[in-house]
Amino acid sequence: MGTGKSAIGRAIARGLSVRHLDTDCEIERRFQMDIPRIFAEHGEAAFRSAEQDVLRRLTQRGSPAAAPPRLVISTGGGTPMREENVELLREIGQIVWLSAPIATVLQRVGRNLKQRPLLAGHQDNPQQRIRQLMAEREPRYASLAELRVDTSPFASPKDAAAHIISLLQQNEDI
Ligand SMILES: Nc1ncnc2c1ncn2[C@@H]1O[C@H](COP(=O)(O)OP(=O)(O)O)[C@@H](O)[C@H]1O
Ligand SMILES: O=C(O)C1=C[C@@H](OP(=O)(O)O)[C@@H](O)[C@H](O)C1
Ligand SMILES: [Mg+2]
Repeated sequence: MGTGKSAIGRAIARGLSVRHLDTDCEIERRFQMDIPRIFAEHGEAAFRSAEQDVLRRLTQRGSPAAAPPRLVISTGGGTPMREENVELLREIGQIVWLSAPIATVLQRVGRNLKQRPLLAGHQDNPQQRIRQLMAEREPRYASLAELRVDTSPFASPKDAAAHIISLLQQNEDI
C-alpha cells in the first residue's frame, strides 16, 4: 500500500512500451464498483477470490506454444498473502518488491485513507496499522521477490521506473 506498485508499474510498462495490468483495476472493472465498495458490499473474501482469479487467468493465457505476452502487472499489497497466489505469481513472471518506509507510505496514502479499506478503520492510528501489516507481510514478500527496490528516494514514479528498468536490463531479466 502506497509503495508505488500501481504508479510505478504503469510507468515501467510505458517505458517498455508494453501493456500494464493492475489487479485492483481489473477487479473494479469486474465488479463495476471501486475497491472500498467491493469490500463494503461483498466483503474482503470475495475481493481476495477475485484477486486470485485474475492471477489464475494470467497463467492460462494463449496456447502453450505461444510466447507469453509482455506485460507489467501491479498487484495489491495483500495479493501474495494468499497461499495459492504464491505459485501463481512465480509462474507469471519476474517479481519485483517495491518497498517504502512507513512515513513515506503514510505521506502517500494519508489523504486517501478511505480508498484503502484495510486502513479505513484505523484513522486514529494508521501508522500502527501500516507497521503491523508490514511486519506480517514482509517475510512473504522477501521469499518471493527477485528484486527489492525502496521507492522513497525517487522524486516521481517515472524516476523509480527508469531505475527499475535499468536494474532489470543489467540483470538481463528483460
Ligand atoms: N517516488 C514515488 N514513487 C511511487 N509513487 C509515488 C512517488 N511519489 C509519489 N507517489 C505517489 O504515491 C501514491 C501511491 O502510489 P500507488 O501507486 O497507488 O501505490 P500502491 O499501488 O503501492 O498502493 C500515488 O499517488 C503516486 O503517484
Ligand atoms: O494491502 C492490501 O491488502 C490491499 C491493498 C490495495 O492495493 P494497493 O497495495 O495497490 O494499495 C488493494 O488491493 C486493497 O485495498 C487491499
Ligand atoms: Mg495499487
